[in-house]
Amino acid sequence: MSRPSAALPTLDLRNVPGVLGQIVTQRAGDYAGADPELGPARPAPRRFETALWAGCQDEGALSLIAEVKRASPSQGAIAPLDPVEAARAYQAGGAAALSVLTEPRHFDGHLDFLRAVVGAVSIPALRKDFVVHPAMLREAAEAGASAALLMVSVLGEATGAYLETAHHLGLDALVEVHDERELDLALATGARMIGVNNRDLTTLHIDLDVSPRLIRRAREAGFDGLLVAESGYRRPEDVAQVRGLANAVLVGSSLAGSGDLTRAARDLMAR
Ligand SMILES: O=C(O)c1ccccc1NCC(=O)[C@H](O)[C@H](O)COP(=O)(O)O
Repeated sequence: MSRPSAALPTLDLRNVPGVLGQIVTQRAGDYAGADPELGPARPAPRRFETALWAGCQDEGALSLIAEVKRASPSQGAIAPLDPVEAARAYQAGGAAALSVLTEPRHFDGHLDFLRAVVGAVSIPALRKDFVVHPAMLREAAEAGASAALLMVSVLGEATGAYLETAHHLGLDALVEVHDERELDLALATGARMIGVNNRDLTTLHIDLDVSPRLIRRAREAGFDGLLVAESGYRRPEDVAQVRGLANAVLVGSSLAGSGDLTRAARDLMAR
């Protein structure tokens, strides 16, 4: 069944503060004239979600989502990674899934990186971008992504509608939160995967206590889906803080800037 995306609420991005506000305003401009039509429903193989569950079945085990990240607002240039080489190296290092940044201005990403990576490795990939238009989800599906990131700090009350859209397109969705209010909103959408970002995307400050706190709250609320701890993981001791709590960790900068992605992925996840 074709689903007209006209049903999606218009986003009001004027209240999104700081660097994040700047990024999403630019992204909204990039997609202002894009075709919002979604086309027919696509099958949902749920490869991303399945791969993450498979990697965390043993006591204390965590799946790794390794990020292809060449630059960021907090680090500037990280490394001039070849996306395909990076993806292969992460797969060899035991990553269960990949996150591929496709935002061009601040992260030096590109949609072509996602296409190339999907064709080169067998593990599933997530489109990591600042989704503010349904065409971004359609593009992700067409590029072969298995999942997309949806940020509650950006989509607010429209998160549930974007989640439905992602599922219509056959994509899994990682619904990202950073505080209690956003978590409660994410829980109300029926999300199957929730990511807790330790990085405050307004100030760029990282606090590794955020993920354990919100993950506990999600479990106490009865959430039985997949929980991902995101950002700021540099050492095995950092990762240890979410063992037995989270199902997966999403790691970018420390791996991407390491010079040996396979080894860095293995070392970080060692216990
Ligand atoms: O990474 C940034 O500086 C950043 C700034 C503004 C918005 C988003 C940003 N990062 C997105 C992410 O959430 C991270 O790429 C991801 O969680 C990995 O984080 P890290 O391991 O700390 O690179």
